[in-house]
Amino acid sequence: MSVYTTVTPEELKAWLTQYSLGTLIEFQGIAAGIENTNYFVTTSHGRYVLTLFERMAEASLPFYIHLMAHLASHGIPCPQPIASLDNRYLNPLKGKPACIVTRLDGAPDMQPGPDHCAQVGEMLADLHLAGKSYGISLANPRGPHWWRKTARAVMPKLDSAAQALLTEELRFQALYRFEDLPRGVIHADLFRDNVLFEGARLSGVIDFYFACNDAWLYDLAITVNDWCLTEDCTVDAARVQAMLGSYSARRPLTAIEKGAWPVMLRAAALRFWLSRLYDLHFPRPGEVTHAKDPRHFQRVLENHIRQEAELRRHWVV
Ligand SMILES: Nc1ncnc2c1ncn2[C@@H]1O[C@H](COP(=O)(O)OP(=O)(O)OP(=O)(O)O)[C@@H](O)[C@H]1O
Ligand SMILES: N[C@@H](CCO)C(=O)O
Repeated sequence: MSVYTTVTPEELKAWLTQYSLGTLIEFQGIAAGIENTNYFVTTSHGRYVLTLFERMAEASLPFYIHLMAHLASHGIPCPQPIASLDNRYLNPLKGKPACIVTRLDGAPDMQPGPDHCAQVGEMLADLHLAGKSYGISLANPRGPHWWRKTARAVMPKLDSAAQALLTEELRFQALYRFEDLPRGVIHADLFRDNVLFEGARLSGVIDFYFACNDAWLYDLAITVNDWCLTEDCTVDAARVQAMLGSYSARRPLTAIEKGAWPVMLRAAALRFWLSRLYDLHFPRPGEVTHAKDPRHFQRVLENHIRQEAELRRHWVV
């Protein structure tokens, strides 16, 4: 249960007087999520999500919140932050920075088919294109420097096969320069639990708290690595082709991007293998959710290395 900070009805009512959101009808803590305290809030004006930021760097919060406002204004189905009467998105609650955003309808679909993947690909390309006019930037805090630092921390915890794989993958990735690829704002965590569907129709994209500036192709690789995998952690041709096809219909990929695709899928698998290893071996005090299994992304990486030729063949678009 990820309600680290309890808010009483009186505290919330008092906080809401800073907004023109009507009167509080009900609110309820949200169990999912590990980073922040989230509440569903219903007022006489509508349905919202209240977030109290527990441990994220305060300096990066404006990047995420203004990004959601920017993308929502461009028609991306993401939460719209609500400004207070004095025109601020962040207002402290219980001593924590807090914001309130629109609540989106729908629920994640954890068994997506090619049609879901096609909608996600199109939305991701639209997100990348809309981000071009966003005026703020944030370097990726989970980039190659972080990979190396995290690898040093987790290395002693690994068996010799995993150590060899990690060492070799870091060496391999160091041969490539992400800076050569088209870049801009990326979501950076577009897993299935961060996209909502109403029936078969994509209705929302949430959780922008890993968003940053990086290679667009890297974002696509992160997304494919979650949406388009079979039970045995290999890439499913029908789903990946649906996603790549709809993405590149909106933003055609360059020859350099197509050439970099297998490297990028490996980089995306490495990033989440490392974060899951770190969360498993170095849990943060007070953390309340179970760490996700790092071996999943180890297998994804091993398969990508073995199947480079197949990964290239998915570019029929
Ligand atoms: N704007 C929204 N509309 C609808 N549901 C939302 C919205 N924001 C958050 N949620 C719900 O709250 C849950 C937790 O939100 P979120 O994933 O942003 O939290 P977090 O603490 O940042 O979690 P994470 O551990 O995934 O980084 C989501 O799984 C979703 O069910
Ligand atoms: N999507 C991440 C977790 C939090 O962002 C993972 O599955 O490891």
